[in-house]
Amino acid sequence: MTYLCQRLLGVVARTLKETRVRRPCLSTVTPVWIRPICSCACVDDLLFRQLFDNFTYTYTYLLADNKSKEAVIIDPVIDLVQRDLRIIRDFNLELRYALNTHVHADHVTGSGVLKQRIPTCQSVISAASEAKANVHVGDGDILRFGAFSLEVRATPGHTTGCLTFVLHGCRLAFTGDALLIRGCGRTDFPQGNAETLYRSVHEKIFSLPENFMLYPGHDYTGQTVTTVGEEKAMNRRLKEDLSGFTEIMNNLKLPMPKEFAKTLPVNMECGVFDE
Ligand SMILES: N[C@@H](CCC(=O)N[C@@H](CSS)C(=O)NCC(=O)O)C(=O)O
Repeated sequence: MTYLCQRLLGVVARTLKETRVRRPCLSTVTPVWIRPICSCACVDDLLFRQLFDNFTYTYTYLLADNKSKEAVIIDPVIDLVQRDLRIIRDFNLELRYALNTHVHADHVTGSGVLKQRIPTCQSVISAASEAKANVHVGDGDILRFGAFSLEVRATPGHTTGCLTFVLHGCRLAFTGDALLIRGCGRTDFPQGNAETLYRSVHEKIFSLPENFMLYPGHDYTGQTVTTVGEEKAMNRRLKEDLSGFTEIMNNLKLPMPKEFAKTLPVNMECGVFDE
């Protein structure tokens, strides 16, 4: 009986092995990195704009469903709200949410003013940030605009309430200051913690498929976008082990942002908080 079972298992194992060898491997036929950005129906329906503030080197992102016209904006800057309103009007969009990846220390969020100008818009921030907003979110929450859903991932370390927003169907993620292109947010602010940031990036961002496009909160070097695979291979800070990373982060010696003392308290009120 035992002999028969062993023979049977051997046949099953050989069959499985042959099946695996014969079946064409998708990644050898079409390498993932040259496939189009979005293989789902959403690519035609997504309106996506990356907008830049050349004073604070901040990126703002506008995402909308072209069919329903529902939109969200990520990390608007108060000084550039007129620009954002013009684009929203040009495309006839209905702004649902003004999302903040965190309480910023270098510029004032535009989410409070946008909310005043557009009655359908609600300001959003992490509950962990303890800042005021209409909607408080946390890890695993979903924010919808039209047919699209953004997954909220908690990525603390630069600040306690840092969030990354993931648009799974389109393989896009908006990392705020948790992950910058070939860098990451500094961890020397009062709420900063290098070990927490290291774990956030490895567990919540590097766990995404390698072909996900990552859009950061800032770039100081003229770059616009990266991928999970690229950052895993080329981010000199985050390729280190935890102690190497902590050593680098504790010795960055960056000057404090010029507007630090002014912006933090204003951003705790969501720019201009008005229920
Ligand atoms: N020079 C700028 C501030 C630059 C800075 O500190 N950037 C932050 C994100 S905005 S709080 C950061 O985390 N940088 C990390 C890095 O490695 O550069 C100013 O004066 O405003």
